[in-house]
Amino acid sequence: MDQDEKVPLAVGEDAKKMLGRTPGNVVALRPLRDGVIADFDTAELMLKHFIRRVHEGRTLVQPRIVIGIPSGVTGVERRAVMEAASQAGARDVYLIDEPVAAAIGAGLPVAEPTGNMIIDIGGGTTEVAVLSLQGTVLSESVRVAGDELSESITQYMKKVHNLVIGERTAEEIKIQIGSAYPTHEDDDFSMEVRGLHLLSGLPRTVSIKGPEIRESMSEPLSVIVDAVKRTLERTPPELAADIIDRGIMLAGGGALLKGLDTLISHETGIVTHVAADPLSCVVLGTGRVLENFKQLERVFSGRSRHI
Ligand SMILES: Nc1ncnc2c1ncn2[C@@H]1O[C@H](COP(=O)(O)OP(=O)(O)OP(=O)(O)O)[C@@H](O)[C@H]1O
Repeated sequence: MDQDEKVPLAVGEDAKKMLGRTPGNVVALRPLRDGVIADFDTAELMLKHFIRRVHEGRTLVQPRIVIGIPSGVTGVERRAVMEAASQAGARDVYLIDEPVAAAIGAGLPVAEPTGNMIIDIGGGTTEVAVLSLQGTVLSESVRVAGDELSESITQYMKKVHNLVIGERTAEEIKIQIGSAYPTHEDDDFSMEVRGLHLLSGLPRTVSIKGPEIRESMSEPLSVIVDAVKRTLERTPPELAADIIDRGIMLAGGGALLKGLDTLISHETGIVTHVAADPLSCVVLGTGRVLENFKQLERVFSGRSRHI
């Protein structure tokens, strides 16, 4: 966003590349934090941009919009999302809980009377849900997910290697050599990391190994595992039996962390699968709901109609 004129210079992935790299008159903002709106005006601008992009520049369209939101958000946060979408030009706004959308996107049979467990690990929130008959039977949402894993790496680099690194570098380390469970190849994972040395204040390169990065993420990982265990403990027995048969499904970008499925399998004793395209599950599921609006009408957790 250009600070002086308050116009967006880039949105989405293009803007993400600018995080931590902007000059004084440009500011990179994250309108959504922990799955909810952190900056209302920028969120509205972002939605307007997406609506325009989908409609290839036509400005007078008033689409029906389905928005995925974390299941644990408050009523005020829900209303803020609906309000931002209406202000951005939506005709009707429907909210769907992200775990439900993720499960549909991952191909789980959510309409059937069987228990399905989905764990959606995004940037800010991890959501664990048991679904049956198009609805959420029970769910738990913790505000620990991919971003917190990266943050643990940042803290570790500072504390152990005296190296200050940015958000994007921490994420790169996580993606390239991070893992949740030890594997044979683990020791081979290493990476050269550039940052600012805390003591000299000068740029420095440090070599790091896979196991130390796994160790640095152990705290947030155990928060995620504990949420899964708590949800399983609360699951009614018939549905728990279905989950044992069918396994647990992992979705969201955090599901791509190496060895996370093995860690959850190991901790719960239940086979855990990673969805085919975990980063796109929520959006694919949301799209499928729009395409099958009548059949899947019960999946919505909120709606507002304006015309
Ligand atoms: N290959 C990978 N390995 C580990 N983590 C990854 C990988 N790819 C993406 N991620 C992480 O996934 C997270 C983003 O996931 P996703 O896009 O599903 O979240 P989101 O929908 O933006 O967040 P939220 O659901 O909290 O609103 C980021 O923390 C990112 O670092």
